[in-house]
Amino acid sequence: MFEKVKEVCPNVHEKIRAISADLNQNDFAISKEDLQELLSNTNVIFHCAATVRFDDHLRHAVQLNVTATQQLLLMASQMPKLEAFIHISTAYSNCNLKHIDEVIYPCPVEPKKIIDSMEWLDDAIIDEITPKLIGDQPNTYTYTKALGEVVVQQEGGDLNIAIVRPSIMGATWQEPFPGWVDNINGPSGLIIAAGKGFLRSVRATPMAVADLIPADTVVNLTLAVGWYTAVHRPKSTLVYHCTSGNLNPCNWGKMGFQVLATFEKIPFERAFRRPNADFTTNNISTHYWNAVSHRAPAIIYDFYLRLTGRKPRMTKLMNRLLRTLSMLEYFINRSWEWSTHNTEMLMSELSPEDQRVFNFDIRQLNWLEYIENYVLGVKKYLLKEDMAGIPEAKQHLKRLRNIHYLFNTALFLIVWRLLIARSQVARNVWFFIVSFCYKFLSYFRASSTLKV
Ligand SMILES: CCCCCCCCCCCCCCCCCCCCCC(=O)SCCNC(=O)CCNC(=O)[C@H](O)C(C)(C)COP(=O)(O)OP(=O)(O)OC[C@H]1O[C@@H](n2cnc3c(N)ncnc32)[C@H](O)[C@@H]1OP(=O)(O)O
Ligand SMILES: NC(=O)C1=CN([C@@H]2O[C@H](COP(=O)(O)OP(=O)(O)OC[C@H]3O[C@@H](n4cnc5c(N)ncnc54)[C@H](OP(=O)(O)O)[C@@H]3O)[C@@H](O)[C@H]2O)C=CC1
Repeated sequence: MFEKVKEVCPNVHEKIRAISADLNQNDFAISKEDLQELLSNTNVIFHCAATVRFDDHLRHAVQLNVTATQQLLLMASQMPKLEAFIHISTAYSNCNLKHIDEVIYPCPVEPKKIIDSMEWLDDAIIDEITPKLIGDQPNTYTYTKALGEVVVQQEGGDLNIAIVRPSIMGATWQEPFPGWVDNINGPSGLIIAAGKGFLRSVRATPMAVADLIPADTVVNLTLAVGWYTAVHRPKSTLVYHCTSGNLNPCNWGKMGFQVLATFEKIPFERAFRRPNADFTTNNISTHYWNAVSHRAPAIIYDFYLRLTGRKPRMTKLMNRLLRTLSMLEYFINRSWEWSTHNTEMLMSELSPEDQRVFNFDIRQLNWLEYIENYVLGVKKYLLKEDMAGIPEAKQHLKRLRNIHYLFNTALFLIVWRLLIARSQVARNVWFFIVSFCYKFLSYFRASSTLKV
């Protein structure tokens, strides 16, 4: 990851100092010396830390995404050299709307009231009121990110602030090299599940926009926003959408197809089944395929593990995958329109050289190439698989295909045998097929004898 920067700047490590901080603690538990240094020397703050879990308890999500932002703003207000405060939010902070502008939308309940209530309400009551509080937001993550933006607006005081809203962050596009990824958020986890053969069907709308944005594009845009905010000091807080949908759209259907096509060339090692996933579009087919393609194979495999004296684990893993799918469904069955006027304005403000170095022009991205590199990156950097293992992985998939055919044939014969034993209609069909085949063969033999 850092090879390239080390080449360009060999003493890069001297320019960076990591300090310990915990957003759950007062003053973030930063040591006195570090705090002093931060207060007196900070020029730009990029506030990225957050909880990104969709299922986080509201109390924890409020603490990390709202209260901590409020405290950081307070700390920032004591920094005399601060030029810019860049807050990283998400393009989905207002996902209850269909068209989203580069503005901060008000929240139904004031963030201050939510922060206060978290101090005295107990967990059980918070659990009970969470669905009512989050309203038409899908989870505590997007809800608290929306509250965080309002806090930035209300408590920013005289600070020079900007908000960056990325959509679904994916592997890198160009820098430091294509396909780098280090967490299983967003599509990465599902790419692993599909490549290993666990994931067979996803409830998604193939034509819905897959608003992915490469991680390096987000970094470049964020740095450019830091520069613009510090140097041009806009009069109001500007919001920048870092999205792909309106400039270079790709849909889930195209993405899924390309992911599966890449597995043909670059399979993952030790797959459970051959990668072969599809989209379902309604409840009935989703339940059907979940039962047939997810739960049933897991139960059969666990039965096999038990028989061979090993600990069953597949059903647990499958339940986890289905839970993850249910949480992501909201985002893969809808499309949003994000306006990108500020982002486009920023691009035009950069010099041609800066546009090249801090490239965030998503129109130049080739999706098919990007997705192929993404899958490759997942294999290399997340699964830590060696490319030398590809021939063996392909052999393994061939073996799985043969087992699949064998299993299906055996299943068919068993079902058929049972049917014949119990039903007159099945017997009649069976005799009809057998006599038809017999007649066909006799005719074939007779005509070849005549020729001789
Ligand atoms: C034709 C079909 C083709 C098919 C092809 C298929 C591909 C194409 C289809 C693509 C569709 C894409 C849809 C994307 C939509 C995204 C929308 C985002 C929108 C918002 C974007 C944002 O604004 S931004 C926030 C992003 N926020 C997340 O996206 C977090 C979500 N997610 C969670 O909220 C939790 O994930 C949730 C779910 C609670 C489960 O939670 P969970 O507890 O069940 O599982 P976890 O994920 O926590 O972890 C599980 C185990 O993985 C271990 N692990 C973690 N990282 C690891 C690492 N780097 N290396 C090794 N291992 C790692 C961990 O250590 C656990 O292992 P262990 O149990 O042994 O400890
Ligand atoms: N991933 C995505 O698709 C998108 C992400 N975003 C936003 O980008 C930002 C980064 O997200 P992403 O990189 O995906 O998520 P990660 O979970 O990888 O990063 C979150 C960061 O927050 C830090 N953090 C979490 N809890 C604490 C804590 N209690 N105290 C101090 N630091 C903490 C983590 O530190 P450590 O590494 O030490 O744990 C980590 O560096 C977030 O603000 C998120 O909302 C926005 C849109 C899309």
